[in-house]
Amino acid sequence: MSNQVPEDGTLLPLMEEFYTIQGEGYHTGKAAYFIRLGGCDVGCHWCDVKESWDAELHPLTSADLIVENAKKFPAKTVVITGGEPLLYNLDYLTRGLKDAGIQTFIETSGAYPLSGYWDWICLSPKKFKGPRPDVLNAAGELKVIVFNKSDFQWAEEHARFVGKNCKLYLQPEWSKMTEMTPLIIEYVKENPQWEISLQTHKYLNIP
Ligand SMILES: C[S@@+](CC[C@H](N)C(=O)[O-])C[C@H]1O[C@@H](n2cnc3c(N)ncnc32)[C@H](O)[C@@H]1O
Ligand SMILES: Nc1nc2[nH]cc(C(=O)O)c2c(=O)[nH]1
Ligand code: SF4
Ligand SMILES: [Mg+2]
Repeated sequence: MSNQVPEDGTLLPLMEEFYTIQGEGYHTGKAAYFIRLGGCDVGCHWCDVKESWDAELHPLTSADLIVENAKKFPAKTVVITGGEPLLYNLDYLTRGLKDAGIQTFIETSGAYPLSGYWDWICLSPKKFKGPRPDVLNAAGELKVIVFNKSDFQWAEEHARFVGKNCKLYLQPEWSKMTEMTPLIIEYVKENPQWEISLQTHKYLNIP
């Protein structure tokens, strides 16, 4: 954790906030307010938001203000992402959002302990810093990024540790789309407990 970030979660390093359509996973297609927190040390070489990694570049922002901003939008749903949002104690922010009648969704690698009150947890585990058991247990969806063929086996190894009702997704790594998508299609046809997730916002040219 960046040393200036208070442990109580009342101030958080905010990279950006934007109102858009959830592009990936189970809630694809739904309007939501995105809150992107800075800071991540997982180090995915293909990460599509490397500008988020250095928490020091993102101003410490009042969680109360983030809640006030989220209240202005018609969709009463937020997606908290990053960076790696579980670097921080998210109890205070998510309590405030829920008290305001807003549903709380998170995008996480699961590399840090679970905090916060969640309506939906999207766990996208990474080889570079594996997921913790508390997050595997609580995940509503497991969304594995497929960068090469070995990721199918890796996905199965993690699917063993999620709950029975957890949704299973395979999402092509963006730069490997052409190569990996046909393999994902064949894999899902043979293993229909898995579904395909695409980063639809990148096709729609929206944030
Ligand atoms: C940028 S991450 C931030 C949240 C958290 N650190 C995580 O990795 O889940 C948001 C989502 O984008 C996915 N993602 C990042 N880079 C990607 C890429 N190049 N291709 C496909 N998905 C990507 C991640 O796996 C994750 O599901
Ligand atoms: N539209 C849209 N949907 C998303 N779902 C997860 C995202 C993320 O970066 O966490 C994301 C994003 O950056 N944009
Ligand atoms: S864990 Fe998420 S934010 Fe961190 S490097 Fe990987 S994809 Fe990027
Ligand atoms: Mg994104």
